[in-house]
Amino acid sequence: MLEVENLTKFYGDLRAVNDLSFRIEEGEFGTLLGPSGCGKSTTLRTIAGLVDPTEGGIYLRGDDVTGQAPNERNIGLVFQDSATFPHMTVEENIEYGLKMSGFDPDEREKQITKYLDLVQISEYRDHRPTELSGGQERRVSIARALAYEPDILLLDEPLTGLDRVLRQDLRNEIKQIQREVEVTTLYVTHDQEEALSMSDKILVLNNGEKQQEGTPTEIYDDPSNRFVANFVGKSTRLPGTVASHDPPQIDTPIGTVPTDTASLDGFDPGADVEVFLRPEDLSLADAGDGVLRGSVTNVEYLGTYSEVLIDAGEGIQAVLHTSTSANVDIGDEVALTFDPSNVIVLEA
Ligand SMILES: Nc1ncnc2c1ncn2[C@@H]1O[C@H](COP(=O)(O)OP(=O)(O)OP(=O)(O)O)[C@@H](O)[C@H]1O
Repeated sequence: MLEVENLTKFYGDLRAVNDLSFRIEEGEFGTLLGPSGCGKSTTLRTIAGLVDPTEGGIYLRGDDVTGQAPNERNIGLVFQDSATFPHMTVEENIEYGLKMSGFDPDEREKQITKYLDLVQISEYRDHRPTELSGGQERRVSIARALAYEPDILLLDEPLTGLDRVLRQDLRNEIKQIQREVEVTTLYVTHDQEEALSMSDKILVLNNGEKQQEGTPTEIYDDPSNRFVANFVGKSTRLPGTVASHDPPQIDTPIGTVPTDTASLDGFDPGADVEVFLRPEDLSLADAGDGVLRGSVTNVEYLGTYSEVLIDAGEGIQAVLHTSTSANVDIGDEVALTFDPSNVIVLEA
């Protein structure tokens, strides 16, 4: 289990992390998600002991490790450019860490075989990292980090620089490996797809501060503020004013939008809000039934679905995900409808 308590880090006058607290349970896969510069790496490096916190504490399995050197913390680290030693074979790369951690030769052999097998690179055991593909080299880094059975695995953008298909394959594999080994994991990424697909828990950060903490579904379906709603997933965004609670509806520049009572909780009539509609919650409607209307400006075929952009007027762009068989072309006038219970309403 990892606990980060009231962590603050200043670099000179710059506050990179501000009073951040969170907890990753034993065996849980947690992710720090946020844009470049939001303090993700600083947080991870503080946990690893590579950066001293200005304030706050780090606890691993209940022990206060805040003042400990990196090698005193039982941590497995994988960085985006995780350097394997080029003059050593794959086996020697993994053995090095095991030796440093005091494993005897028999145990080392056992661990090397087990973890090379787990990351599926046993056949490259005697190769040097320079003879491996980018993906294989990442696997070596992961095997090396896991082989001495750390209390926590820390991964900082480990898939950076790999092509899209390989990234997708590896993110599934990392998740599978993590589940199998049941190692407590903290993963750092700016990629929302990675975060949503891999994590048990996501912490969204911005400007060094926690914006929301929750399961992928909570973060996506129930974002707690506009930053999270914008950063995670695509949406049609409408500025608006709460028109009434009964019936629950919001006035927007392109018409009145129906919602449900729960989404207006905490907002008085007249309150300024922003409405978010997820692309998969919108559907094409007959002209008379549409709540939103506009002309199609782009249709992007994405294999299993198409992403359609619609100019809804007043500077509003609607985003719709629809079946690839839907008959929609650039220039078409379309009408859109949605289930009012799917409308996300956030403070403006
Ligand atoms: N060693 C350092 N000295 C001074 N400023 C730093 C240092 N490391 C990071 N920063 C600054 O602290 C802020 C947070 O950086 P950090 O690397 O933690 O963010 P990040 O979310 O991991 O970003 P990225 O995804 O780009 O790595 C940034 O403004 C960065 O410029």
